[in-house]
Amino acid sequence: MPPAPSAPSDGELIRRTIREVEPVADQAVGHLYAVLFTENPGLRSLFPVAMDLQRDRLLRSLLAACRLADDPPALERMLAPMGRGHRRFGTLDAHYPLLGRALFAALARYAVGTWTPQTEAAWGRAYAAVAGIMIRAARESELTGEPPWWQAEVIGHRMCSPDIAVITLRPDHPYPYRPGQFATLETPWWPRVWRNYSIACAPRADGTLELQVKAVSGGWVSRALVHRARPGDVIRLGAPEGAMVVDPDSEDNVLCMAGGTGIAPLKAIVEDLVNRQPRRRVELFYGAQYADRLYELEPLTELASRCAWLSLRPVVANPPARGLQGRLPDVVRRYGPFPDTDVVLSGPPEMLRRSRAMLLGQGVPEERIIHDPLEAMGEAFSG
Ligand SMILES: NC(=O)C1=CN([C@@H]2O[C@H](COP(=O)(O)OP(=O)(O)OC[C@H]3O[C@@H](n4cnc5c(N)ncnc54)[C@H](O)[C@@H]3O)[C@@H](O)[C@H]2O)C=CC1
Repeated sequence: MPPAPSAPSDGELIRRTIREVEPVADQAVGHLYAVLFTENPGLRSLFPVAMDLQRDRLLRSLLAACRLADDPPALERMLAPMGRGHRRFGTLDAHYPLLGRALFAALARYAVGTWTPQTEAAWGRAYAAVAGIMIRAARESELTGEPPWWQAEVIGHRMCSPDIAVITLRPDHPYPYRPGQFATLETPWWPRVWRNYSIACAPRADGTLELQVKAVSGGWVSRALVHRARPGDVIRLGAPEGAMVVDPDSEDNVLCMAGGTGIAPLKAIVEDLVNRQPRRRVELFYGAQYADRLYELEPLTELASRCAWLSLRPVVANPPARGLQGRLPDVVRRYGPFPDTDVVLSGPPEMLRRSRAMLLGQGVPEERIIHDPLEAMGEAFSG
């Protein structure tokens, strides 16, 4: 007798629901919020006035988390920082069951083809794991005395191109980040609208932070930061997030690929390495569409002239080029292969995707390539 087919795992059941709900995600998330706010009107004030982007993000994060139901360590890595970061929203433990009920109502309505009692039970276990990790991480952060958010005063604002500003902030408490991480940020002009910005400097003795912000069209927060923020303004920061950090004790080579304002976290990483005097070679490819957009070229060139272990290669996509010409992944490919090398990627999502594919094709092991999650990109990093 052929063996009885084994029951699908929780992860498989959940992925089936996700496949069904993804094409109608807009309606599903609309229903989720309708249920949430109808049953709990008091929760509406925790969300931005304009919900367009928020709607998309919440469902995307929930689906991404539940998709990892079969991989508890990955779930923990993804959610613990989010749980800690959610303290800035005023999220309480009691909110999780309310959101869970609204999520299940939306899935039951928009995933009718796969929403069986077994599937619902699998989602129940996954959601309990998600909520459990986030609640625990928030409690642990609270126990360490970490504030739920930081107030940070703008103490410097400098335009370095018509649409890019370098902004210096002074947080009211020490801000405990690692080079390569990003800050979540809310401006006074768009309450409860949070965006991610990579921190563009290694930790400084005076505790100040640097951000590099490009005003993108339709980007409420980025446009306010570039064209409206002035010294004296106060913004809020959530806990630092992101796992794009290099092992400070490794002696392996590092390849850094930065596209446009993606130079920000790589500048922080390189500055930190300068402070540590590494016994490793660092190659930094710094790309932009046009030569005059390489706004960090001068200070980085000066740094490279002082550090024999650092080589800097500017790459410009359109002529006239200063240095190498072409798109970053195409140019860097010519320098491969990259044995025993850790790779850090930062820039537009399409650059990250293509660079990843190029590096994997060159035999760089997947676990050596780090970048911020693509889901955290786009609007979240530039809007
Ligand atoms: N942690 C991170 O990964 C960070 C990411 N960013 C993101 O970086 C981007 C920066 O935007 P801009 O300054 O306007 O950069 P950009 O669009 O001018 O591109 C800069 C570089 O990326 C390469 N590139 C662009 N599109 C490409 C494609 N389709 N294929 C291959 N290479 C491509 C270009 O050759 C150029 O070297 C934003 O999307 C922002 O969200 C910004 C800061 C941090």
